[in-house]
Amino acid sequence: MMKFLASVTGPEEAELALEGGADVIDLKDPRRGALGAVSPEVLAATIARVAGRRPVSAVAGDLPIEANAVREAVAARAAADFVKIGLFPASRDDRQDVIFGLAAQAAETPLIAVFFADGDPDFSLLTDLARAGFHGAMIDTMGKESGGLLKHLSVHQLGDFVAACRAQNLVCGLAGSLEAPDVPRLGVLKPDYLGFRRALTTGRREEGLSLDAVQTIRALIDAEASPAPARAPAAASGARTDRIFVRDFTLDMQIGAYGFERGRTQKVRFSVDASVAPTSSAPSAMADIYSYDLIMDAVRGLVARGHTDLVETLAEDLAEAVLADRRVAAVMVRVEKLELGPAAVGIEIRRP
Ligand SMILES: O=C[C@H](O)COP(=O)(O)O
Repeated sequence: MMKFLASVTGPEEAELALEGGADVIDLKDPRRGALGAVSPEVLAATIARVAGRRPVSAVAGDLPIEANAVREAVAARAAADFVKIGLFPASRDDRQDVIFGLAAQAAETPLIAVFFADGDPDFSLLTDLARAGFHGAMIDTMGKESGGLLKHLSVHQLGDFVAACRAQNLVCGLAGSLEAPDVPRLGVLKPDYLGFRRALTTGRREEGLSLDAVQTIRALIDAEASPAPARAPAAASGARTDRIFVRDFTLDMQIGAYGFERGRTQKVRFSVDASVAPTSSAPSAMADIYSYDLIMDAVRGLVARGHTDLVETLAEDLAEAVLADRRVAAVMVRVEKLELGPAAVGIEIRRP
């Protein structure tokens, strides 16, 4: 079940995060950078305050990729349930030195390696992390003003990261200026946890935690975790449904059964109309709705998988992806190739 990691600055914020329902209390000083560390004293005071109610993680700091420095910072925070270390931009060799230099400590203290989506992430290091005995890996962002995680990596790429972590038996987390609408989009990937700071504050990430904001994220994560309801009845049965649509979403992609269509891309236009049973009569928050972002992510995921011969295959796969969400009762999918002579050629299907 996907968990909620809340980054806090000390005991008072930890208490607020607990009240709001966070699953992991993650200690961090946002004024000191993406992985700014709190002092061992603040760590001890927070562990005492949390008193075992939830695991407490601590970041090692925005450190140079240098094994001794990172080892020392980890040793000073060994009282935490997890210690997060950053794989900041550096050569592959230097990053491996740090990873294998922590192997002895990894046997004592569960370690989480943090890749940065905007900091030359090298996911081939996941195998090294597993060999060195790391507990898990997560992705975050370094430049907090340069957009959130999904600005740097697509849902499809993040899905590959989650799958690669699973293959190495590493716990995996996603973070990076995440906002409420990101939760359902990333929830589809079923990471072990999502991490937040800025979305939990009253404004910038350096500002204080807001209980309301923590509870909003809690509700969204709960909505992802709650067991899928039986599929909503199709519109034809007379039940009330809303239509969530994506119209004329045009992407370049590799498609076509002819030889001349291979090794190149052409424009394909997608339109999707999903009949959705409303979960609330007065929707006012992300947790109340089915987002059109999920449809667009499904389209992007199909485009990213490479060459597809037939529009029929694309349409079926897209319908299946949209219907995978049990809130969707029925779906219409139209796929049109735009560069084959007439304005458009393609297919329209309705499922079920
Ligand atoms: O570990 C999670 C981070 O603290 C995320 O912080 P952010 O949401 O401000 O990027």
